[in-house]
Amino acid sequence: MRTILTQCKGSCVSVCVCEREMGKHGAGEDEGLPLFETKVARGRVAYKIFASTVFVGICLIWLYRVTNIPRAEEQGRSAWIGMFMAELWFCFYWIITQSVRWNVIYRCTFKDRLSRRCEDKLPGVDVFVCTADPKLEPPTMVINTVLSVMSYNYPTEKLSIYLSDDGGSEMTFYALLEASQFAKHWIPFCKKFKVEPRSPEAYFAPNSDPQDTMFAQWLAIKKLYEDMKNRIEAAIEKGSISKDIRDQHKGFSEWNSKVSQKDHQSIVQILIDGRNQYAVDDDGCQLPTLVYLAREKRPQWPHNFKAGSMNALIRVSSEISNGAIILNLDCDMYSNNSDAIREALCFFMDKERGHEISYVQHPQSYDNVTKNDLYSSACNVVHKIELAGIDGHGGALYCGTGCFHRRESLCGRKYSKDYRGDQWNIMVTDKHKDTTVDELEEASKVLANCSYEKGTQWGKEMGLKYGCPVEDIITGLAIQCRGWKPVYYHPDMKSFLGVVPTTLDQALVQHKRWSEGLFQIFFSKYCPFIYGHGKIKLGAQMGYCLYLLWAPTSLPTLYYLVVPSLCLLRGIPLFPKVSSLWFLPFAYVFVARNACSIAEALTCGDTLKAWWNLQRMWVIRRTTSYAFAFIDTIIRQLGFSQTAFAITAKVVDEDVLGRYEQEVLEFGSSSVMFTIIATLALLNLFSLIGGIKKIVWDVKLSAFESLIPHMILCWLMVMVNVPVYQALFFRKDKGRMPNTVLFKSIVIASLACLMSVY
Ligand SMILES: O=c1ccn([C@@H]2O[C@H](COP(=O)(O)OP(=O)(O)O[C@H]3O[C@H](CO)[C@@H](O)[C@H](O)[C@H]3O)[C@@H](O)[C@H]2O)c(=O)[nH]1
Ligand SMILES: [Mn+2]
Repeated sequence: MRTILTQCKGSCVSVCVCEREMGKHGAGEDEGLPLFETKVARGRVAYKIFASTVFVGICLIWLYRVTNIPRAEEQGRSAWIGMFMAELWFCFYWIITQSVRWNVIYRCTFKDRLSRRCEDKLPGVDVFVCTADPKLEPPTMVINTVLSVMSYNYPTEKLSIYLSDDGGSEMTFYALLEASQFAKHWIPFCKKFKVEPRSPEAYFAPNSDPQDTMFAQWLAIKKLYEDMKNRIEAAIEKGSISKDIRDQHKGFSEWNSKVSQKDHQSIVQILIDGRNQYAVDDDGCQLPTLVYLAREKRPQWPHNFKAGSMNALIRVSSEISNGAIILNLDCDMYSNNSDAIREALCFFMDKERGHEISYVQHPQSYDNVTKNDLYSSACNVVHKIELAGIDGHGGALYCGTGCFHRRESLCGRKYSKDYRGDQWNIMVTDKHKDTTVDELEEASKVLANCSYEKGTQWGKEMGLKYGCPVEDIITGLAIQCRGWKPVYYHPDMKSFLGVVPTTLDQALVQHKRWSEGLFQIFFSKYCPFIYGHGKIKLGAQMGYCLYLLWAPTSLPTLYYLVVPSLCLLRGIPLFPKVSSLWFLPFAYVFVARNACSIAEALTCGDTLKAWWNLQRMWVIRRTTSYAFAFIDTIIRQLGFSQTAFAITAKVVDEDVLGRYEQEVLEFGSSSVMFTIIATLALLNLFSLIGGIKKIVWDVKLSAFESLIPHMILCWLMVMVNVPVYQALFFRKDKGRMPNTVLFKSIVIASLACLMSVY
């Protein structure tokens, strides 16, 4: 019996009574009922009709371009051909965006059924938290994530938490040691009062207040937390760990004078041993296992960034707890729902389909997004429509964090028809009954050594793949191509919350890394159309390409933003006259596309202003991050450069944060990206002014009419760029555009304009 696809009117949480429930079983008897359901989104037929009309519009635009191409001796022939190429690309890309809107599905889970049916069979779960730099990712933030997962509503003897510290930092280790102590009070407190969220920092956020019944305990725990935080921050401030603290734990002896971030031996410290019957919390309940890992780093060995650390985690955890399910989190992604493990298990443990499922990906949600989402990082439409749409084709993406994996599929196992995957109870803990913690640590260190992977399939067929800054996407694709079914799960109650970049520069650098990594995949043997051919559905292949092709989309965008403006100055029309019938398809496609995207944004919970901000970010990203990513990928393709991973900072100073909260764009430094942004903004402003001047001076109506579309385009760009002009000319704060950028952009934009006129 397959899980029924129910056409469901309400939102996903409303439990649909499915036919089987009423048929075979009486009330209370739910043995045969599925643990999860899949529902098709509403309104898809109407959408398909709408999309077809847009497609007709696009075809008419092409027809216009082909039939009205200027003759060889006429002016503007090459500009015209360029427009045609850009429009061809946009249409191709638009078709790809349709694939993810064709078959949007939603999933819902029944965790009560799971608890009733499977409580005694629950598998071991290993949670991996990755951190890489104690400066960009403060240890207090990291341990908040750790504490939030330690206090999951899940049997603690089956729960193990691993922190991988690529920064190899004593401070992070110290913070984790403090967390292991604090957990003894925190976990019982959370469970007793059903606290949510279970990251102390988020729970004690400035505007939170406790219920009366728990006030005393609340205050006491809050004080404990703050004392701990102060101790950690004091140690960081001081830059060293005092002898008193060092004496508290043998682990500190690993940090001698030779240890540095890029050069040190493997460090494995089991801070809480879940097998130890004395490792209990204030209520006498067993604590979950807690392990600190800093894999070996040597300058001469490539460490493969996050993928490398994940693979070390997979091996080390297999030695210590070997949970059948792995939850993988970035250090800023705290758990926002203490039942998240149970919800994810509803997929893995479903009788009918659970055995085919490889991973359950949650959307990356954030808790520091501003109201109107200044840098468009919330991606609500992507989360609620696009990713759910790819899932509809069976191709849910693995996004690197907030993802539950089946250990076997992550480690490279192929899916086969007779695989049942229900041996949840086999755990290594039994195997290691008599091993001491020291022995276990020594055995694990070997697995985290640089040389361990030499000559093995790690990074190729096993674990996460190496050689790409978006290791996650490639890895997910490979898992699907091995026959497994992934799931994308987007519950109303967000399971994880992370941190988005709070400056424009960081936001753009992040997008550059992504778009570059994604474009590399397109060029590699993993191109979904080739690698996935015959293994995953065409819709899923196209869905992948929606993201893989971010980078090349920069070229036509740049063209569309520059050439029509310059042609306006020169007086060369590239669009039909507004009075001509040919203008209709242009107008229709433009209006329909934007109306649809506004409607999508609003239904997904964005504000109108957020949509407008997205349009700006869309222009900015495509003309900077994606353009650079495109160039770098081509250079890389020619073999000139190496993969890099620029870690996103999770902290900024007060001043910058203040501006972020007021939704003011942050420039402040002189980067090439800012020069491009400013130049394009000015170019369009100059062209608009030039265009208006033309109309006022030579009142030739016919010429004027055919230039109106250019003026509209320029005007839209000018409107989108209002905050950029403010940053260039009017702002006085530190986040304004630096004068060097102002100067450079004025010179370049003026030169471009002059050259086009003469
Ligand atoms: O050498 C490294 C570099 C990074 N990380 C960790 O990887 C995570 C993601 O790095 P971050 O700088 O926060 O990048 P984001 O752009 O926020 O990451 C997104 O994009 C990455 C791929 O580019 C995915 O791996 C992430 O899961 C996804 O959240 C963080 O926890 C880092 O600590 C490491 O462990 N080792
Ligand atoms: Mn991040």
